Amino acid sequence: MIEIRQLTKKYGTLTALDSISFRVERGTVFGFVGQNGAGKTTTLNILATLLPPTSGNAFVNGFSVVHQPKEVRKQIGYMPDFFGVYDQLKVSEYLDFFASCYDIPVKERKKLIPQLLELVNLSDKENTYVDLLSRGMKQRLCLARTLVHDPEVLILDEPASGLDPKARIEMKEIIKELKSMGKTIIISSHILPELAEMSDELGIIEKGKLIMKGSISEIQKHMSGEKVIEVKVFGKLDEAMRFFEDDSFVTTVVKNEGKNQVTFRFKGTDEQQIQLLRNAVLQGLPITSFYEQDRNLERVFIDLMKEVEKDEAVQ
Ligand SMILES: Nc1ncnc2c1ncn2[C@@H]1O[C@H](COP(=O)(O)OP(=O)(O)OP(=O)(O)O)[C@@H](O)[C@H]1O
Repeated sequence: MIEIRQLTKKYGTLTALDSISFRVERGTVFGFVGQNGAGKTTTLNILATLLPPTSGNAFVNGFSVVHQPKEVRKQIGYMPDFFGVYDQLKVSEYLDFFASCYDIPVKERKKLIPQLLELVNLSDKENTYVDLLSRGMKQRLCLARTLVHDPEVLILDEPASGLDPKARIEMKEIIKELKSMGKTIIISSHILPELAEMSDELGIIEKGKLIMKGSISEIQKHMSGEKVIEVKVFGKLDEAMRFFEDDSFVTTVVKNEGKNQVTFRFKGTDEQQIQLLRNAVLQGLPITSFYEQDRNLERVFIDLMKEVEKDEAVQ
């Protein structure tokens, strides 16, 4: 479990983190989203005990990063947003080196390393020099390195950055597997939809402030007071259009003749939505489908940033 309490970090006159607080419950994947320079790496570095906070505190499984950094380090696996240079080391030697840093006995390492390589799909690369791996492979190796001491909490800083779509999918699959192993994971990215797919909960940081936290659907709901609903009808398109236009919770009705579809915005509750569909059917409209569009998450994120900017302009 991770708990961040009123964490503030100043670099000279710049406030990189401004009293942020949040919790990540045991066994959950927490996506930490923000634009470049928002304060993600600063937060994760403090959690990883690599950087002292200016004020506030953070706890990993109850241990304070300020007062018990050694204990914290035993609990965490940290994957930084850059991969160091390791000339002249083969993949298995690289993992062996890190395992030795954690005092894992040689005999155990011999069992552990093939297991880790299998987990990150690098079994066939054990004798390859690290520098010859592709970027995606290096990222996966770096992830394997964070797991050598079997930490319960993983801190992953942009693990999918710079990867092509296939390598991103591979990374996502590994993270899913780590979650199924019961790990608590905090993972950062500046790409909201990508994180949304793997996270149970999201925290959005902007200019050092946590501006929102919640499940993906909570964030979407907060952002849009209205839903977009698409209805397909088997003929009677104009009648359908008039019917929906007459509903007081419906706005902006658009018809698409080619698709036999009517699309509109709906401001009502779930119950009112059920009633609307019931009435449409009772009216005799030949409805073949009635569904709520998924709100594009990238759009949600951009709208959220605009809201923050508007608030700042008012202040
Ligand atoms: N060592 C440092 N000295 C001075 N300023 C710093 C330092 N490290 C970070 N900053 C500043 O603090 C702010 C937050 O940076 P941080 O690296 O935490 O953001 P980030 O969200 O991780 O961004 P990115 O996605 O680009 O990695 C930025 O304005 C950055 O320029």
